[in-house]
Amino acid sequence: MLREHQLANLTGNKRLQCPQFRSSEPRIHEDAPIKVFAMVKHGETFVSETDTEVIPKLCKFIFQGLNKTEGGKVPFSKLVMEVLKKLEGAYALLFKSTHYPGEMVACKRGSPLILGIKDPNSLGRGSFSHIRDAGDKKWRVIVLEDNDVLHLTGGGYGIYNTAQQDVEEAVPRVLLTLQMEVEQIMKGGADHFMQKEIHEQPESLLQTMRGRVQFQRPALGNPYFNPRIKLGGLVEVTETLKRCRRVMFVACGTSYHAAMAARQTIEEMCEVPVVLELASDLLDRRCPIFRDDSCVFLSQSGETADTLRALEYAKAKGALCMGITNTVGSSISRSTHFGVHLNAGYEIGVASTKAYTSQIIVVTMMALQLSEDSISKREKRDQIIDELGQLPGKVRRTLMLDGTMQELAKQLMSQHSLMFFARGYNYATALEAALKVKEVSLIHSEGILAGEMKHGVLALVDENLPIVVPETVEALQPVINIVPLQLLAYHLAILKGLDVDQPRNLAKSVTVSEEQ
Ligand SMILES: O=P(O)(O)OC[C@H]1O[C@](O)(CO)[C@@H](O)[C@@H]1O
Repeated sequence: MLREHQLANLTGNKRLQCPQFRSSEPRIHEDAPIKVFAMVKHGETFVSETDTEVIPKLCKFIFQGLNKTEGGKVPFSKLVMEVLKKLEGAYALLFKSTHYPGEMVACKRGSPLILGIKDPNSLGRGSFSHIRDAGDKKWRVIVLEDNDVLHLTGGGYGIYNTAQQDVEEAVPRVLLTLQMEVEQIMKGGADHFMQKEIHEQPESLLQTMRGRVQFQRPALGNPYFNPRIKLGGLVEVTETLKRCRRVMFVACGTSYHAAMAARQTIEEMCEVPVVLELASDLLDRRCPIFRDDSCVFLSQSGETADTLRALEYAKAKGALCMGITNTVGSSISRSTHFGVHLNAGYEIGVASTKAYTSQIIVVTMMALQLSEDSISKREKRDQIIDELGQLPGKVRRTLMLDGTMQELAKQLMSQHSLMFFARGYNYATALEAALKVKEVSLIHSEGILAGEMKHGVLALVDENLPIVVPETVEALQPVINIVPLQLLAYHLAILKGLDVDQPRNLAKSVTVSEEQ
């Protein structure tokens, strides 16, 4: 498995091109209202309010027109290419038609689309001869690039790209092997993915650190310098990162909280200014970014639309862009200049749990690696690294609070509102706990910076308001403190009979964003 990435090189192909500030939904070009009008005039009726419905209608319209001018049935892929000329915005689309039995066409721009191949030897048409096999396992995928049009027919496939000069010439795409085992995507003994993933954290944290942390302190007087932390993806950019004007973390939701939880460690260990940006807000403000900024894009999925768009924005401003994702081959890992994978294993529950704790650990390791040659930070660095070795065991012991949190959930389940107070490193814990409760148990909850309590929030506090206060200590406390609160959110949802793995109105990968 690829641990660190310079994913622009991973595929050997050009980087994903993401035009800035495009809309998230497919839109029809300026001249389209005439076409829509024409379609309505020709008897088409629209039954939904989504602009996506225009696409099949447009397809039919163009199909009839082309067949007339070409005097026969136009190939399915050519038809789709004509439709795509009329679309703008981000999309991933699959086309099926009774006019083309046994065929399917897929295309994408901006949104992710992956072709899964069960047995590559059973296929082989068009571009297949160009595909390089990346391994000898059975789970294989091709990550489609922007403007790709995939045509599946007769048990084979061809990939074309509408941005190419010759759109009829197949384009080469790399066949990647996914390190995915069937048991990894099953629930195992757990009732829900969220439950499984919370309980997996001792192991996922270990996987995140595996091969990257030297847990033993080097012997005193050891003349050889052995770094105790090594994130391969950072090695070549360490000096640039140390000299940057500021480190800017960009993320959404839980990933944003992970950056917040580890921010103080970067500030303390590296003495570099750190700013946190919610991706959507950064874009709304057209936040100033400079060439000597280092921007770190955190995303479990690596596909969150706002984070991706913020990445393209930062790249256009000339900043050095790093990705931290849990998904090898994701859009963010392929589009960043360098990065680190979480290696936390597949996270399927929509509410992120194990990816959160692994994200905190990766950013903490980044701080430790960047401060490697600082003598004044050595003692503190060694203490944190020693503590990293203890962490999986401590999280395992914390998970034994499961029953206690279930009891607490019974007491809290009929509340209308919960507040989580914390400060310092654990402010992120309070925000993340409140987000988990909101996401899965649909109870209003807020994370409050304890230092701000007297400046307004206290007005809401009376003897009936439940308040949860996690213990505060040092750099790795957020990893331990969030665990019982994840359990609390889980049990609240279960007691209320809610779907924890697919909460209302949420998706695991938010690949669309609000219109600007
Ligand atoms: O870390 P990612 O994949 O960018 O996702 C960001 C947020 O989107 C969600 O997946 C859904 O809102 C949250 O669980 C997560 O906090």
